[in-house]
This record gives sequence, structure tokens and C-alpha cells, in this order.
Amino acid sequence: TRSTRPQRLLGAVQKNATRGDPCSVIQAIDHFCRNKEWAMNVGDEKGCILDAVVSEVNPATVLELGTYCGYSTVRIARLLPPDAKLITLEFNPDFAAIARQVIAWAGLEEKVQLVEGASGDWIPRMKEQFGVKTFDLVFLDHWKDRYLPDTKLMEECGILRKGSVLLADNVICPGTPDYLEFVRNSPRYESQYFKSHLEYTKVEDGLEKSVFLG
Ligand SMILES: O=C(NCCCCc1cc2cnccc2s1)c1cc(-c2ccc(F)cc2)cc(O)c1O
Ligand SMILES: [Mg+2]
Repeated sequence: TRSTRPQRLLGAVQKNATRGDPCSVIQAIDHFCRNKEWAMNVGDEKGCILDAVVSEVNPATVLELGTYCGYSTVRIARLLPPDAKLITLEFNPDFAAIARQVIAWAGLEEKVQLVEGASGDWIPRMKEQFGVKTFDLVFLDHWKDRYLPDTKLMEECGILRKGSVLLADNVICPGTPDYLEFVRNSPRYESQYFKSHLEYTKVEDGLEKSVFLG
């Protein structure tokens, strides 16, 4: 049977990237998506903004909602200090299987815990399951209509602390209008928009960085 796009993306990584070299994995995926087949990775342009925010926050604990093939997982994990932990949630088991192999190819499996399932089910169980008290950084890149309910859920479950940073992908395209309105108008968040483009295209998109004020 015909291979899937994630399988072909993994093949490009295994063919063109060097084991244990996260930057070569990132480059191989970007080259594949720009020259062969578009895929919904955060991409190189928004990826640079992601890198800057990760470096600024220098997080000990990161939650990523939406792994897909592990591109942003690798981008984030490669910048983390040795004892830092990144927990990434993926709903689709086929995507999760590919992501595990991409993360392993980059040599970052020690820093990453990939969990299969839905955010609404897992967010309330983070503390007891993974012994994480709060997250210093959350990267939202999953179902766009779940950004707002899951942010409210994270607050309720107490996994955000004063100063926790939420970084949300696709706030323009496909768009997360209810989430944007909330974080930009709530007195409990300090929000900033980073204008960019939809991965590998000229279409406008951007990242919204929101600091939880507690
Ligand atoms: O849907 C997108 N990402 C979400 C996939 C959701 C799966 C998950 C749900 C879930 C629930 N719980 C836990 C984990 C998870 S993972 C997405 C789509 C586009 C796009 C697509 C077509 C287009 F023309 C223009 C933009 C661009 C992007 O950058 C995206 O991120
Ligand atoms: Mg995205």
C-alpha cells in the first residue's frame, strides 16, 4: 500500500540527516516540506521565533500540545538544558509512531516524553502521571478549537505558575479567534503577537506569546 506523508517525511530524515544531529534533522524536514511535500510543521520562519522564545524562557519543564512528526519537538528539545523535560501530546497514533523515530534520529529521546491521547484527558493527569508541578513553557499546536478550553483547563488544574509562557501556533491560519480574544483581553495574561507566515508559504500566520500573570 502507498506510504503516508509522515512516512515519507521520516524517510527524508533518515536519508538526509545525521543521527544525533538535531539541526540536520530540522534542515532535512524543512527541505522536504519546501521542495517535495508541504506538511504542517511549524516550519523554519516561525521556528526561529519559537527558538528565540525557548532560549529566553530557558524552561526546565515544557508541555507541547500537538507533536505531529516531531519537528517542533526537536526544535525545542535541542535548546533545553540537560535536566529539562519536554512532554509532548499527540492524538494520532500513526503520527506518534513517526515522531518517536524522528526524535530518536535527532538523539533527543532522553529529554522527550511522547504521550498518545487527547489534551482534555491528559492535562488533568499531568501532575500525578509525570510528577510535574507546573510548566515553564507550553507550545500550543493541536486542534485549534481546543486552545482556549485547554488553557482554561491548565489554569484550573494548576499546571501554570506566575510567569508561565504560552506560545500558540496558527493564531491567524487556520486561526484561533476565541483564544486570541481571550488572552489579549484577560487581565491574567500579557500577550504579544509575532507576525510571520504559514509554514513554507507566503500566507500570513503568526505566533501569540502569552505570559500567565497568576
Ligand atoms: O491542524 C493543525 N494542527 C493540529 C493537528 C491536530 C491533531 C492533534 C489533536 C490533539 C489533541 N490532543 C492532544 C494532542 C493533539 S494533536 C494545523 C493545520 C495547519 C494548516 C492546514 C491546512 C491549511 F490549509 C493551512 C494550515 C497548519 C498548522 O501549523 C497546524 O498545526
Ligand atoms: Mg501548527
